[in-house]
Amino acid sequence: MAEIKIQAVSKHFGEVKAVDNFVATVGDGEFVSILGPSGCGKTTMLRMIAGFEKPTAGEIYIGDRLVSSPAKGIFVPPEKRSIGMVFQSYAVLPHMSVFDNVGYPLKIKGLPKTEIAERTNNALELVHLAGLAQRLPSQLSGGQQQRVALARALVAEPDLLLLDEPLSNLDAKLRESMRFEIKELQKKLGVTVIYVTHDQAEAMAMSDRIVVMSAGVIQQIGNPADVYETPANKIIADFIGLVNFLAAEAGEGGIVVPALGRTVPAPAGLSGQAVAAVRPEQIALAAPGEGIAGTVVHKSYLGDAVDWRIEIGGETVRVIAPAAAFREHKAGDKIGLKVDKVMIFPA
Ligand SMILES: Nc1ncnc2c1ncn2[C@@H]1O[C@H](COP(=O)(O)OP(=O)(O)OP(=O)(O)O)[C@@H](O)[C@H]1O
Repeated sequence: MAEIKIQAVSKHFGEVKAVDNFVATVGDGEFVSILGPSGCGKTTMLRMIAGFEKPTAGEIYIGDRLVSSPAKGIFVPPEKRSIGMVFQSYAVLPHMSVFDNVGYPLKIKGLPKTEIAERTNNALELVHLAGLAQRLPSQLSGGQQQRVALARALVAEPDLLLLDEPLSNLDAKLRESMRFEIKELQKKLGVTVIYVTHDQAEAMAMSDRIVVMSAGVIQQIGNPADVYETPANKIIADFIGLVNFLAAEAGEGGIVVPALGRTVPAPAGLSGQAVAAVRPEQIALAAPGEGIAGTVVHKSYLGDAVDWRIEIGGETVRVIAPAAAFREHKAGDKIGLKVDKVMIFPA
């Protein structure tokens, strides 16, 4: 197990600043996700931790060991970093059995056959594949192949497990159950995990903390509730979860949000144009005449809930409410809205 320290790491490809001044510490046994949209630099950061990419600047420590430092001329190659890795593509060797795939890292290390067999069997037990040891990868489902990759990453008992979108080739149901399995496995083994994803639900469900990136730069580091409930800026509020943005302006005693008919205290340090943000679940439906006056624009039945678009003061907001609420209401009908928490950001 190991603590990972990433100190002011940058990676520039010519003009492209793929990662810029990344600073983070991942605690021993912690599960940290790097979350951000496509092209934000998360894979590049992971590849630098793994040793597949050399930083342009900065230092990376795995435990007490400095593994990358261009300034000091230090670079430890991937195979000497005690890391297990799983990628989006299963990357299992097609001509080898499940057993041989999983035992491969130990064979390369030249361990005795009996030890390889014991540790491989243990790793297969861990990922619930003990019964399929003699199959070829082509005889496995996608989820099972990804479990083979996971067992192979864990078999050498690495200090650190790096996962890059490992679930994105799986269907939605399997993805959800694998999230849970990976998390359970991590808790059981106590291994430090850095997990790259663009899927905010995945990051929220699994992580102790999330590093949110955009355009090569860290936007916020916090636990899932922090980044969801108190996003540091508009980019994060928009990227994590659903949000309604509403026009706002500085006025008497705070920030005026005309559509809500409400003035909200201005956050410290805000100067210039502002925008208000409200999560759909922070809005409740009410009878016409109660709360803010709205008109139904559209509603989509989702089974367990209804996704509403409601016009208030010239702006349309999205509201997700229990399916039973205002069941008979349709487009054009008047409705009331009660808005709970309002966030304010620089525009
Ligand atoms: N070898 C390279 N040469 C030049 N530019 C690169 C190279 N690798 C990555 N980039 C650029 O660096 C930026 C970050 O890429 P990276 O793959 O880290 O993003 P990402 O967040 O992982 O995206 P995705 O989720 O799509 O994989 C992108 O603009 C990409 O085009």
